[in-house]
Amino acid sequence: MLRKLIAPARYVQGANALQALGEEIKALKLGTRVFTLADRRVLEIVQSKIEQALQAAGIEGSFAEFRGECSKQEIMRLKELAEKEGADVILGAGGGKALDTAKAVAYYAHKPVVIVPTIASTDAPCSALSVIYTEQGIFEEYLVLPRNPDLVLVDTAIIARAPVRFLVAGMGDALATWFEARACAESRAKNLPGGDSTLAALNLAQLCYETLLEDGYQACLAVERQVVTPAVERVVEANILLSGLGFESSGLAAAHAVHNALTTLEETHAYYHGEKVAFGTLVQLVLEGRPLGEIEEVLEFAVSVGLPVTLADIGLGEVSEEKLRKVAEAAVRPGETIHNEPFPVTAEDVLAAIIGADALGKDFKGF
Ligand SMILES: NC(=O)c1ccc[n+]([C@@H]2O[C@H](COP(=O)([O-])OP(=O)(O)OC[C@H]3O[C@@H](n4cnc5c(N)ncnc54)[C@H](O)[C@@H]3O)[C@@H](O)[C@H]2O)c1
Ligand SMILES: [Zn+2]
Repeated sequence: MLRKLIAPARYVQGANALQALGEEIKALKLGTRVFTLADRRVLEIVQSKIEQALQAAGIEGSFAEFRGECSKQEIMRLKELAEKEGADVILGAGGGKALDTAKAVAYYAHKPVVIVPTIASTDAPCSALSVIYTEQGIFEEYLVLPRNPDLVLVDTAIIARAPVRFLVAGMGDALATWFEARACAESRAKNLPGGDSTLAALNLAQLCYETLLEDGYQACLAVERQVVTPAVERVVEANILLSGLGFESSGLAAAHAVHNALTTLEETHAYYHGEKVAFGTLVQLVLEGRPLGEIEEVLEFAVSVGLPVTLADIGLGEVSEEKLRKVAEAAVRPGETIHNEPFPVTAEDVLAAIIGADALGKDFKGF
């Protein structure tokens, strides 16, 4: 099989990086009329900063409010607005849903896309993928895009002022990356562009995990005080760049399949993507029969930053075995990434691993 690696064309990160937005767009010759989409809360944070940065580079800017769901209707509504404005660059600012919407709008409008994450809550910013939902918020499909974003620009001063729970959720999404990459490498499963992984992607995935262990706790303390330290810079890079390249160019496995299955239970909806992925990671390690020492390292990290390690931590303290069995069945649906594990996986195996992971989490927390 051919080895393949995909990545954004340019990645820029740092405190007040937004000031360099216009220059970076100019350097890449992306265009001169930028259409920004973001929800109301995010517009309040970034609109004037974007206006100033574009103006300084002689680029025109227009803005539209994103209504909160990455649905086909919302994508088409914003695409029409962008075309009416005569935009030649699409910019998305915010969390995973706004960024996925901007990528899809740019794809349908045949324009380049600039991604400005204002929280480091997922590894969505760098990928050539949009996760599409219905207007009601139910998962619909993965829209696989032909190219990664043209520019990902991450202002860590903005990210450090957002609630710390977003950064922690991003660490949950990033926690899975190395373990899923390792499973895919062992089974020679295809990565997202349909190739074998590379030394580069596998090592970035491993570095992602090591960075979380080294800097995660310190980064949380800093972001609770809304400051950017070197640990914050490294964790933001791990959550956004290392995890993004790692998952896309090495592949997903059980952790994300368990996450997807958990979303079928209403009780988990109040928890962020990365929080459910963190518990899915523990389930994957139990499913793979990993040594206790390795699992305890993950538990210790997760508990130190406040990531879920038990079913109760993701709203499922009182869940029946029947419901868990449904989750296990959903996790092994055909096409799910759990089949990238290097051994066949049944619903029975997943159910046992969920119960086993919950028991380890409870034991570790001392109840
Ligand atoms: N495309 C991919 O590769 C990929 C990868 C992982 C996850 N995802 C998708 O990402 C989505 C989840 O993203 P999410 O967890 O970021 O949630 P989200 O995008 O739904 O919500 C983010 C929330 O944070 C708020 N927010 C943003 N910036 C803020 C700031 N600076 N201060 C305060 N609040 C701020 C927004 O207003 C919004 O309410 C899911 O749809 C998931 O499918 C996609
Ligand atoms: Zn994820």
